[in-house]
Amino acid sequence: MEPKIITIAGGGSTYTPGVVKAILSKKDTFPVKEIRAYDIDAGRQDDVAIIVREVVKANCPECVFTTTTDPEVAFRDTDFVFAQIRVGKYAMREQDEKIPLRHGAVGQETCGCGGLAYGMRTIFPMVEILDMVEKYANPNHWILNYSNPAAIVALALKKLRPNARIINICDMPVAIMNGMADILHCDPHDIVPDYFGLNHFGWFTDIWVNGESRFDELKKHVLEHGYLCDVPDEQHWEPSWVHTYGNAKTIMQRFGDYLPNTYLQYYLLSQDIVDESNPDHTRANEVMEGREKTLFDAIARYKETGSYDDGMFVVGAHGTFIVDLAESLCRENGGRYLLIVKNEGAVADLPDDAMVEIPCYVSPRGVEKVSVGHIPTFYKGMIEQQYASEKCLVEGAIEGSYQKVLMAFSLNKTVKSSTQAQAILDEMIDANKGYWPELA
Ligand SMILES: NC(=O)c1ccc[n+]([C@@H]2O[C@H](COP(=O)([O-])OP(=O)(O)OC[C@H]3O[C@@H](n4cnc5c(N)ncnc54)[C@H](O)[C@@H]3O)[C@@H](O)[C@H]2O)c1
Ligand SMILES: O=P(O)(O)OC[C@H]1O[C@H](O[C@H]2[C@H](O)[C@@H](O)[C@@H](O)O[C@@H]2CO)[C@H](O)[C@@H](O)[C@@H]1O
Ligand SMILES: [Mn+2]
Repeated sequence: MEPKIITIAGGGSTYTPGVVKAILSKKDTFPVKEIRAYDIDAGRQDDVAIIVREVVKANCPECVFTTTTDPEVAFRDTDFVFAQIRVGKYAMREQDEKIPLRHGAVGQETCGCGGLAYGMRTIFPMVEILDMVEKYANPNHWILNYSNPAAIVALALKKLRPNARIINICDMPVAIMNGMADILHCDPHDIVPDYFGLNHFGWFTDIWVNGESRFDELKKHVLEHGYLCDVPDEQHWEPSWVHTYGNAKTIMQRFGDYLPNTYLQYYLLSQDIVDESNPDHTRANEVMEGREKTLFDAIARYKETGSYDDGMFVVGAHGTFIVDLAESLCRENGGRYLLIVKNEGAVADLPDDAMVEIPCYVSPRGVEKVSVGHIPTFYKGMIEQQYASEKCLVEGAIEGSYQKVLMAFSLNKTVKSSTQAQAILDEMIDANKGYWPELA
């Protein structure tokens, strides 16, 4: 295979060292000659690059690594763009989480009003990136997008740039499947899922291992323990993740047909989530005090001592998944993945233009969807409500319509009434000055 050029958009992300390590650890089957980091915050990116350079030196010194804030330098002739931007960074994530909570609604990065607010910030910066990539990159490039809220970003980009060579992805199902492999004592690569939904809003309908359904065993485990299991998990040991993994048990006890994505807790257990949340200290604070601090403390230590500790970041499902997918786009029989794609009949009961998360086969020809067929009324109803909320938001952002955005907030299952929706929206508009399109 021709060695590739990969550009990481959001080079200053806390995930960049792990993603770079994941890229280079596949160098024998997926050779990469150059990695470029692109960010609008040069200071943050340059700091993270200190660690990235050590990762490159340790894993593939012949690979060229550069940082830039210039889109032409970043995207010129690139083969892959791995996008992981966080518009407004953790300061704005904190607002997304805390403002709804102050009004008694779920406060979360990608779900409920917080996710809608984050979507309003991210749509147009992502359009800019798509346009710059289209202008400069190898015409056969692929953009693999992690930037959240992936459901809203995917919907908006499909509407605004329908021909863009972008695949929107999420690592949550992969992380859940890694946990399933621990529960079943099998290799994660042998897990084959059946799944449908929107991003952060879906269900596993079967799990196959070497041609055999292991779904009943898994359902029994989740009914007793949620997704918790006694094999240590390097990524989900923090109390909030343990709680989230445990909540799958309650959801299964009530709706036992399918195994839920962990994010369904925000819609099906909304009031419990609100009651258990601390509006003064949310997940954004945990991440700033945890993943971000650990990385930036390591950077500060490196500046003082010149030595670096590989344990200060994680590769995990996040790094592995995006690189596996990129490699699959370059190989026949690349693999089967859960991806966020335009429905177009794959889930029979949902609109053609919904961006659904379903199994897909990936190869140099791109993405081929698996047909899911009909889905039961309860799941269809939930998805339709969430899709309507996200669609109103996208239309509101594009049209600059206050009313459409208010409809999006009011339709969301995490919100009790349009009075609550309006109070949250008005505070969000103030907090997001300079980030959101103007609404009238
Ligand atoms: N889809 C998934 O399953 C998944 C999983 C993990 C993380 N994520 C997403 O990845 C992103 C990064 O997360 P993080 O916690 O590392 O955030 P982070 O704040 O550490 O890094 C994000 C970087 O993006 C940069 N950025 C912001 N706007 C930009 C723009 N217009 N162009 C280029 N760079 C820009 C910021 O300056 C920052 O350096 C977030 O959107 C997060 O939600 C998604
Ligand atoms: O609260 P965070 O920032 O730690 O994580 C939010 C993301 O959670 C899911 O992804 C990963 C996460 O990136 C990783 O650090 C780890 O904790 O495992 C999670 C599940 O694999 C989610 O898919 C993302 O969309 C969120 O941004
Ligand atoms: Mn995700």
